[in-house]
Amino acid sequence: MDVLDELWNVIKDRMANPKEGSYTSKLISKGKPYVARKVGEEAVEVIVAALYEGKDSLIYEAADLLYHLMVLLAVSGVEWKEVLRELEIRRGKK
Ligand SMILES: N=c1c2ncn([C@@H]3O[C@H](COP(=O)(O)OP(=O)(O)OP(=O)(O)O)[C@@H](O)[C@H]3O)c2ncn1[C@@H]1O[C@H](COP(=O)(O)O)[C@@H](O)[C@H]1O
Repeated sequence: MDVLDELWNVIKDRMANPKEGSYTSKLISKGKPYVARKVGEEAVEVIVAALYEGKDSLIYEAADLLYHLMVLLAVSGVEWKEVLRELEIRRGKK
């Protein structure tokens, strides 16, 4: 299992079993609009890092964006494997 699959499982577990002190549980409890806004903020931070900061900053911000995007997918009822399937379909088109 790769790190994204493991992260997905943790996010789904935090949804099913909210945990005290968990950032993911706190994020989920704030609702989809809040999570969506966080994705937007993290995307902007990725853009700023790519254009004005170094590679290390871009890696850090990209990880933040991926994490928040996965939480948004989870609270929207989308399964990670459905996103992977869409990518597989696109690969098959080329
Ligand atoms: N990958 C992540 C991850 N990436 C980023 N973050 C958190 O995302 C937040 C982003 O920082 P910001 O400054 O934007 O947000 P903030 O000011 O802390 O919080 P807000 O009030 O703005 O929401 C930080 O608090 C990070 O700790 C993450 N928190 C958790 N994970 C993964 O989720 C797992 C479970 O974590 P918990 O849910 O905390 O147990 C961890 O083991 C990690 O694998």
